[in-house]
Amino acid sequence: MEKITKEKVRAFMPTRERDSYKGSYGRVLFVGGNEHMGGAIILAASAGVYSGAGLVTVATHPSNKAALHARLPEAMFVDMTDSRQLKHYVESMDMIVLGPGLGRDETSLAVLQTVYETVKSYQILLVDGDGIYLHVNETVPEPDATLILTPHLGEWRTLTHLAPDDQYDDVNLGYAKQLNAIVVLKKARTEVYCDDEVWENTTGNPSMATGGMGDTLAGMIGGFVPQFDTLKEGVLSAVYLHSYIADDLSLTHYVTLPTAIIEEIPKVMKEFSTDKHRRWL
Ligand SMILES: NC(=O)C1=CN([C@@H]2O[C@H](COP(=O)(O)OP(=O)(O)OC[C@H]3O[C@@H](n4cnc5c(N)ncnc54)[C@H](OP(=O)(O)O)[C@@H]3O)[C@@H](O)[C@H]2O)[C@@H](O)CC1
Ligand SMILES: Nc1ncnc2c1ncn2[C@@H]1O[C@H](COP(=O)(O)OP(=O)(O)O)[C@@H](O)[C@H]1O
Ligand SMILES: [Mg+2]
Repeated sequence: MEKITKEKVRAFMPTRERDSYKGSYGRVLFVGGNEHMGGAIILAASAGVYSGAGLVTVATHPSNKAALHARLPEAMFVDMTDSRQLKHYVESMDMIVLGPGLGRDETSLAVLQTVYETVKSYQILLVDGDGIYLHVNETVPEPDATLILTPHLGEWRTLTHLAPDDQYDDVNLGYAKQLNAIVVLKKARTEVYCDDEVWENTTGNPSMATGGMGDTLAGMIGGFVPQFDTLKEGVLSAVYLHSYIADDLSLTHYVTLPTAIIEEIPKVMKEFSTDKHRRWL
């Protein structure tokens, strides 16, 4: 099992070119947030923007539009229940993050099916939260995109029917391949199953055990992957820094709020970047 370490993330962190623009850093669509759980997709999209994604659009229930723009004016809005509009936006994206706060009813399923039917092989699709529930429990088409799944232990059990004691690395890796997905298995020491490799995080603490923490990780992965040299380096770095920030906050905070972690992302990415003293003359 490889360890995700500070040195490795330092080496993964990209250095921005002076002649770059927002299109250089990814077009990302966040899809989720029914009328009861708009917070989940706002957290995910906020984490994506604060991670440096070039252009972020949020496809969510219209009731969340005002809250989204109040919290995150950098993001654009589209009505996720308008399948024609949703399809149009999915087609223009580098990466789609689907599932935080999506819900599990027929409207949620229709949204997931539209995304699954539309994504192409050159795109990356991350499925989290209720998206995982629907992926397992409903009849859905096989999405053509590169698939990343980010289950917590309960969702992993739903995906694999594996009891916690049977979740050995090699068994988990076998299921990841069966699912044709990169798997981020969220736990006290999160594991990443990718390219026939198993990686274990070296950061994280129980102050993170609060709602919205996984939505935030999904957003960081969505923001990192289009910027990093490889998909794997983006996923590993997001997993590491999400918990690295929480570790730092937990020195003075009993619980680390997802919104507090999001605020720290740009500063910590700079700390891990080699261009931290460069002056853009
Ligand atoms: N602000 C918002 O809008 C928020 C919105 N959210 C959205 O809510 C949606 C549902 O996601 P969810 O994980 O909250 O509930 P769910 O998938 O029904 O759990 C399924 C089962 O798994 C179990 N289980 C969970 N963790 C486990 C663990 N580590 N280890 C072991 N078991 C574990 C758990 O067990 P139990 O708690 O019953 O012991 C339960 O039985 C999703 O779309 C998400 O984005 C949330 O992000 C919160 C903030
Ligand atoms: N005790 C813990 N130690 C380290 N990380 C934790 C701990 N408890 C929860 N986490 C992290 O918090 C996140 C929880 O994800 P998830 O359950 O999907 O949250 P939500 O769906 O509420 O946003 C994961 O990234 C997990 O690794
Ligand atoms: Mg979750």
